Amino acid sequence: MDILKISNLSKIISNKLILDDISFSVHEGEIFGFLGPNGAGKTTTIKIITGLMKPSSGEILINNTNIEKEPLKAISNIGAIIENPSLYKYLTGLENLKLVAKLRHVNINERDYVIDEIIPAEALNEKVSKYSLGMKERLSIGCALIGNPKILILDEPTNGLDPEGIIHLRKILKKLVQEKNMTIFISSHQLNEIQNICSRIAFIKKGKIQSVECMDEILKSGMNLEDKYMSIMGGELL
Ligand SMILES: Nc1ncnc2c1ncn2[C@@H]1O[C@H](COP(=O)(O)OP(=O)(O)OP(=O)(O)O)[C@@H](O)[C@H]1O
Repeated sequence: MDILKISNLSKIISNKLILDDISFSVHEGEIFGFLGPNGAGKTTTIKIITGLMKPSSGEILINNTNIEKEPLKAISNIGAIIENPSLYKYLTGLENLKLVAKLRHVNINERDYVIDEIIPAEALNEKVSKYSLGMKERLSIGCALIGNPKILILDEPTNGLDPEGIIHLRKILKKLVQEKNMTIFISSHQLNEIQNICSRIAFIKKGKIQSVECMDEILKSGMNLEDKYMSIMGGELL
């Protein structure tokens, strides 16, 4: 089933065509990569999918709900972290989670975050100002998951993370997919990260989708993601 369906999406900002007739679908329960160089249009696409920006034309269906016709219903399926995680530094991790839960009118069970290894128990009661970048990312994921969204959208989640942070993030994301049938949409310009975690990948360049590929098929053809990227993007570096 397509949990996210983007059809003929275009966006013009200040007379400039930023997204040019984009179409692709994300299947339920997959980790989908969105790969492209700086300025390709990844964040703009994500802002439109999450309702932060309106499209100039095109249609977006989230869990079969049209985002323009029923925005609240459509967006309730999404948990997202866009650009930098926005957290209250002088509150604890748990206080941040509780605040988001209150805003979304849901109850949370703080143990769930510990059990799912998203946030260690000892960090829950520590102030966010003391958190490492990796721990802030984990808390942001915890906040994004409040209300049990069907899709988790992450914009460049590994930016600035150390290797330990990257490994832990990868483990959490795989667990969410395997155990909770979550769908994850992850934008990145880090080939390794995408190759290690994603089952399908859309390649975007200058606001246009160049291709959507299965990671298995790429590997079966004897290529790695870097080879495929160079062949699709015409050697444009990330
Ligand atoms: N509000 C805006 N006004 C003018 N131009 C914009 C605006 N937002 C984005 N752009 C332009 O749209 C293009 C796509 O930007 P976008 O941030 O979506 O790319 P990206 O693929 O996410 O890049 P990065 O990896 O650097 O974040 C860029 O050329 C950017 O300068």
